[in-house]
Amino acid sequence: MASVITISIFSLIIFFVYSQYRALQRNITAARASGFKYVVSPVFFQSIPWILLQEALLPILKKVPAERTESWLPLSLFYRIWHFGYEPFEKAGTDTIMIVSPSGNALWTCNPELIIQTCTRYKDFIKPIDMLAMLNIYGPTITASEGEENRVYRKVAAPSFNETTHRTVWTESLDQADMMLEFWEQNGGKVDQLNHDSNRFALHVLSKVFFNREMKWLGQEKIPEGHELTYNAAISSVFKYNDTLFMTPKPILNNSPMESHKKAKQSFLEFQKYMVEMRDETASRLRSSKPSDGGSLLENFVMAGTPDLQNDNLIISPAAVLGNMFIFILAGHETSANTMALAITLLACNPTFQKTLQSDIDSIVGSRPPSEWSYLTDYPKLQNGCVGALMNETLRLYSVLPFIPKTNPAPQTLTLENQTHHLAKDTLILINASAAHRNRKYWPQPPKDKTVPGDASPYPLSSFHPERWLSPANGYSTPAADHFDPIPGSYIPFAEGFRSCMGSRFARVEFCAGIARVFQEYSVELAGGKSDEDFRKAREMLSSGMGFEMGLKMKEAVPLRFVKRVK
Ligand code: HEM
Repeated sequence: MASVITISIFSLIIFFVYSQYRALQRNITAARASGFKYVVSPVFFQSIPWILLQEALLPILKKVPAERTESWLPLSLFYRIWHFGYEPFEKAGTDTIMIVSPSGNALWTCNPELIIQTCTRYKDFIKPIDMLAMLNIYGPTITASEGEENRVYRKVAAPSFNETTHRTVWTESLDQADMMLEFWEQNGGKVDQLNHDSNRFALHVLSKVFFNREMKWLGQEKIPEGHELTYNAAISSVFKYNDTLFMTPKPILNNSPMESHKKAKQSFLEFQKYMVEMRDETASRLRSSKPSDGGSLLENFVMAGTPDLQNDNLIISPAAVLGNMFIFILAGHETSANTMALAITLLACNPTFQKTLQSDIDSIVGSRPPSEWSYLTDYPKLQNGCVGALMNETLRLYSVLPFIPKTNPAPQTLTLENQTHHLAKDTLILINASAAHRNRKYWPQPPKDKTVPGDASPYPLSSFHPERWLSPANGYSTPAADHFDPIPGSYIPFAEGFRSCMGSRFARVEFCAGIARVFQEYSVELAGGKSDEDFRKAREMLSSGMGFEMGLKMKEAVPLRFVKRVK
């Protein structure tokens, strides 16, 4: 009996090894046929066991001689793509490289020509939606859908991103910035967790703009009848526990005795109740009155998902109303919040640019109160000035989504420098935004001996140069060589083409209003002090201390102090 078991196990192992070997040979043949440079790797970027185990295995892998791992490991570490920046491409001597493994081929690129082709040929290159299905916790979503279904969601949402909406983003961001400043004042200007506050700021703006819900920073919100949490608490905690909600199968979450699971389940159900109430109230209002100008996001999704309110061209399932309400808040808050927190922390580390930014804000809005600021005239000036330059440079250095995945359901060709490359079907294409934003052909990097203390790969602090975005055409007297207009595909913070970000203008308006209001009144500095050691620590937290979850963020916030400006 024992020998039968041994033989069976042995045969299974032989079969597994043989099938892996055959798969690897097939994948090597496909990589060769593509004409791209390729390297062989034991692991596949997208493999779930590898994603789960890689951080634990890393100390062991670091002991293996570098020449055995350096060609494939940096582009196989899910959580560290941003940290390696352009380095793996520089070492490989090419901007496009295929990583071949038995489980599949991953084509990594930071080449602008290929980025544009893979983002604009929407029928040829699609999102690998299996990877994203976990986001559909409340129902189908724009993010985890493809083809006709995705186009319908985009058509439903697009009219809501109009100038009326952006004007509301402007006024609400100014109001929320004022409330945030008042909140900070209560603590003498000391802010230990800027990312928590920027998250709150962004959630509040979205709630007003999408759901017409006013959110306050101070004072007690009452728990409405039939609820266990306030709206504020429900929305905040559903995002606090979103990883648990995405990863844990429903039956486990429903029956688990673990405290974190219970809290995640409670916030999931509470936010669902609030969304259902908002959906139903909106549907009954729309039965007797017309939607607002262009329709708010909520109105447009409710009309498309409610049988008696639908128009023939735009029909979605009732579940997709809730799914999309949730995903728009998810897509629109952490991205904006992390960008704002990083930009402010960069200003604390760069006092000279902070002063330039403040003078620029003064020259645009002077000492006018925010009620007199104009979306039509002030916003474009802020966007074309130092505030817009700060956002562009922050997004260049900290691509919130460091890689953008695509795949090709059928064999495809790609053209690079007039050469045709053949891509086998189902190749995983990974657009490396972090590397594209540091591609030395378009973005000169400082030599390593010129980097500032504490800064580590990919050297965001040493390469921080927001002035590059200021144009003489907008009245800025930066040397002509400094002004930069990136070539298409080399700067992709909001992606490109058909699946690009729907909220890029929303995010820009929100950032300009929020930053301008804060720095009209306050300066920011490191709470620890101004010694070389304080700056070194902060730079370390902004480089090696960065982490990646749903997006790029600081693992630990740099403690800051906001000090009232003396003008
Ligand atoms: C600084 C802030 C933001 C950044 C850096 C950003 C970046 C991006 C990127 C890179 C994508 C493409 C993702 C991919 O293809 O995998 C994306 C998609 C998306 N973004 Fe944003 N985003 C920001 C703010 C917003 C805001 C404020 C909203 C909504 C109000 C929003 C709504 C969306 C939606 C709905 C999609 C999915 C589109 C689709 O899949 O068809 N984003 N964003």
